[in-house]
Amino acid sequence: MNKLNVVCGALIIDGKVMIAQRNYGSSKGFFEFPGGKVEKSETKEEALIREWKEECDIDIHNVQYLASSVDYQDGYEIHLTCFTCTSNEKPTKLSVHSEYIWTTPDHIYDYNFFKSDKMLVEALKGVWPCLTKPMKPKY
Ligand SMILES: Nc1nc2c([nH]c(=O)n2[C@H]2C[C@H](O)[C@@H](COP(=O)(O)OP(=O)(O)OP(=O)(O)O)O2)c(=O)[nH]1
Repeated sequence: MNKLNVVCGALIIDGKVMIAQRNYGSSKGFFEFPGGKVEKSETKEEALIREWKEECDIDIHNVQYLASSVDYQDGYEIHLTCFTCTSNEKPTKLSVHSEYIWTTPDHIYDYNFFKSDKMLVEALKGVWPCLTKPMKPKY
């Protein structure tokens, strides 16, 4: 079976994570973490930064590995790696998505989100308090 390396990014700003609804292809209407296929010449992090620029027209920063999963779709073995990231800007233009929503990990499956991402969403729930709560000084 053909293997595909795909990356996706959970962008976190102001205590919310962004999910986006696809506006094309066989998964049209599904919500996802934006991303796409890794090209031969690039690292996964480089691919993620490129995809966010192409699809959402923003520069992402603080790209940190979150979790990975394997799924089988349309005859492909999809190796999906998810990263958390931040940005100084929020997307305003839509190209391959019809909508962006800001939510929390507990509410991602209130939307028609990729079932294949369940483990990734669980991993995000696990680190969510560290990512969104300000650290208190010990003294
Ligand atoms: N971006 C993204 N893709 C996901 C997620 N979950 C999941 O199963 N996938 C699958 C759907 C697709 O089969 C594959 C991503 O392929 P894609 O078509 O978005 O890749 P791409 O942006 O490079 O697309 P293209 O240039 O070939 O049109 O990964 C997710 O959360 N985000």
